[in-house]
Amino acid sequence: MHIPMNSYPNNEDLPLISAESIKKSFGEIKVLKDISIKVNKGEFVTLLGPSGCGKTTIFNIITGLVREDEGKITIRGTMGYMQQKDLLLPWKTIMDNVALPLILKGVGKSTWEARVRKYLPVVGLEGYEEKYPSQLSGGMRQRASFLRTFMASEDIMLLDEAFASLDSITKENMQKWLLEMKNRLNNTILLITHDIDEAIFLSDKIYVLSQKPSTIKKEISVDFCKEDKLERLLSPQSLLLKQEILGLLG
Ligand SMILES: Nc1ncnc2c1ncn2[C@@H]1O[C@H](COP(=O)(O)OP(=O)(O)OP(=O)(O)O)[C@@H](O)[C@H]1O
Repeated sequence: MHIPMNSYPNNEDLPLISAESIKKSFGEIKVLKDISIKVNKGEFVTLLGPSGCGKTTIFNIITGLVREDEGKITIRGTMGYMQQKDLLLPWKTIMDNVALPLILKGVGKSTWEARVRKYLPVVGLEGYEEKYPSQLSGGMRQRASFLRTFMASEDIMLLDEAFASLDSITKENMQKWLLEMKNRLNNTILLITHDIDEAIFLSDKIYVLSQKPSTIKKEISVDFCKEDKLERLLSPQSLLLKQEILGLLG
């Protein structure tokens, strides 16, 4: 049962995403055995698991692209979904690419142009509005793609391996940038990754998934260095947590 609710309930304490006991098979292949997750308003939550364990399937179920076999999903708010590839349209300018969700919603040109112009400097792309994706670096394209996802929905962003295709220096810069964006935009993020360091650095909460048919092996609240996540990079607690997660995944 999939219940999207496009307005906030009176009770602000209710999670924006709630998935309870989700099961999913594709033919004979049992992918999700028993998945329950909660994402609260303003949280940065990560789904961490081995390749092929069903992380993207969970996203597809949350967004309604794929139907669960059993379980219950409740969504409070609207969602934007950013996939691993930036999926920018090569024949459209950055302005038109970013504005696409607004254009598709039927928003008038002067309104969407003003909205995109307001946020382009926030993602460091001011002055690039008339450029084409091929004229931008990988990191810049990811930022354009991130902004397009944000234009689709300011409430909840689903990021599927958003930085996996980037080199390690660009990736680290983008991770820091993402934290800054989240603080500025004050939204809610659910991220898929199989990068343990990325999960520890960014998350308020990590769900560690098993191999398929997957279950939640552990829900971990990352409580240290919450106010300044950059400090986490150097914290000995990160190392301990990494060891714990490696043990869970091993
Ligand atoms: N539409 C589909 N039809 C059949 N099988 C599917 C379908 N979608 C996913 N699968 C299978 O479900 C399993 C989980 O796939 P999924 O992409 O959700 O995993 P993942 O954890 O996101 O993987 P990765 O980390 O490699 O991206 C795989 O075995 C995949 O082949």
